Amino acid sequence: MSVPTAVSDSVAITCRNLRKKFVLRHTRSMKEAIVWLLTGRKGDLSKKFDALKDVSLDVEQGETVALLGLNGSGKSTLLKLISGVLQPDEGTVHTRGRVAGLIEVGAGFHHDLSGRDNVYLNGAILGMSQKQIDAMFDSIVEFAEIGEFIDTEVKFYSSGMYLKLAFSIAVHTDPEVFLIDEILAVGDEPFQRKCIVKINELAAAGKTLFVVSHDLDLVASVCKRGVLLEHGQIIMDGEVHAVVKELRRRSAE
Ligand SMILES: Nc1ncnc2c1ncn2[C@@H]1O[C@H](COP(=O)(O)OP(=O)(O)OP(=O)(O)O)[C@@H](O)[C@H]1O
Repeated sequence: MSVPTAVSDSVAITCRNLRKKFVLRHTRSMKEAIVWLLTGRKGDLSKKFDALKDVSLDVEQGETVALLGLNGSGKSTLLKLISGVLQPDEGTVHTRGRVAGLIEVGAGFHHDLSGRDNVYLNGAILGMSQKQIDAMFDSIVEFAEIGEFIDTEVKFYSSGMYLKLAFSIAVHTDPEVFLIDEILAVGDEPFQRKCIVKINELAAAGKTLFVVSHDLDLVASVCKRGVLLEHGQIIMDGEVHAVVKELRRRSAE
């Protein structure tokens, strides 16, 4: 059951009792299917599991949060619920201010359009006017290091080029809340360093950051708070170094 949400002015993200189910197995054996048909199609042929169960979390404006956990613990799912890419089966999510999500490389890009057209499309989706995008266009292209490829259809971009353009658009829209999932991994080292400088600038400017990464040293250097997920539940929430230590202890077991 979801608890009524009382969102204070200083809270950027509020998650209450989130549950997300996915299908574990779509089909059953022929025998099971026949029994299911003969018994009047009762029940569900597919088997479901909870990727997230009863997750509640408040993130204050200006907090920098690392979402940690082993593969499959539910980190990306939680980020997708916060960004609105996915809807929860139960529970509620509230965000305050403009949210920019760098969640899947290339998501939000229209593959048959050029980089230029995608800048305008994504800028508009993130709430910018054409005039605002015009004013920032050169700076977006420069930060992305895309150069003359800006007029190439993005379906011909490498995954690193996608990331560079998506990251550049997102930071230029000046979001209050910035969600970043693992994607920095596809950028080359110089660009990663540039992104980290930018992310630290955003944190220093009081933006809210919510970061998923398996690079524990990197997230511990960027974020102050750590949230540890295991099998879809929050098992620890505290100072990032303590949470990283706990994750490493569990990984070693
Ligand atoms: N669209 C989907 N359909 C079915 N199952 C899914 C879907 N998306 C995620 N899952 C499952 O939900 C669980 C949580 O996945 P999620 O991607 O959130 O984990 P994660 O912690 O981000 O993992 P990783 O560290 O490997 O990226 C996994 O078991 C995954 O297989």
